[in-house]
Amino acid sequence: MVRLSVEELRHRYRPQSPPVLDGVSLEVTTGETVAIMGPSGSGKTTLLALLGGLLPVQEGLVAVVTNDQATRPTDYVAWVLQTVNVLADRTVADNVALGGLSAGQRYADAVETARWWLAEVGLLERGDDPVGVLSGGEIQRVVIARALASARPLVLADEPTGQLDAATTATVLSVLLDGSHGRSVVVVTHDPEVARRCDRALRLRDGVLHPESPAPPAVA
Ligand SMILES: Nc1ncnc2c1ncn2[C@@H]1O[C@H](COP(=O)(O)OP(=O)(O)OP(=O)(O)O)[C@@H](O)[C@H]1O
Repeated sequence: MVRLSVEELRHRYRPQSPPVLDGVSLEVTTGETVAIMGPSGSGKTTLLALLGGLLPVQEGLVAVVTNDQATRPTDYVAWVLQTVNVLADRTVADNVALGGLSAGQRYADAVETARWWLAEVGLLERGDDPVGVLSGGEIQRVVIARALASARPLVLADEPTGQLDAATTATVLSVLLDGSHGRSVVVVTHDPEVARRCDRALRLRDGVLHPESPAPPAVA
């Protein structure tokens, strides 16, 4: 389990420049899925980086409570990033197995876990292919499978469905959000469908988070 508590977070990239974040507060409970929306440049990625310890907190508080020895972001955060961060010459299964290996699994167990998650994201039959031959959308599914295979309790995802078509988006969302098995998920997205599938959606505007009014249901 994980609980995330953010209070009055402020961040600026240069001392004289206006703050990108100007008093962001947020609570995320165990198993909760939260979408962060907002215009380009509003600070969504900056917020995610602060939540996951990739940027140092300048002002305010980011507190994470876990129920085990996970004390560093590298112990409790699984990233799903826009940038491609896969080992292109290793197989799909090996890349996903890195999730289990990073959580201390033995190689054989990590490969078994990887195959389970590859089936969940619809890529089981591609397990032995080098990642380098996959499409952008397929690689994104590999990254999501690896994050979930790591069993870390907090998933931070930046535009996880940006490169996916509607059908694959639906598959990935059901794995990432519905099948999150008690993980908490904070997802930065421009996609109203992603926001609709989360427990809560918030909009970053003028450096502050506001509740997002619910999107109308998707038309079948
Ligand atoms: N390393 C950096 N140095 C200086 N300015 C930065 C840096 N990273 C981001 N910024 C600026 O901070 C602001 C917020 O950027 P951020 O990437 O957090 O926005 P975003 O909401 O994620 O945007 P997008 O939806 O386009 O990805 C932007 O004006 C950006 O130019």
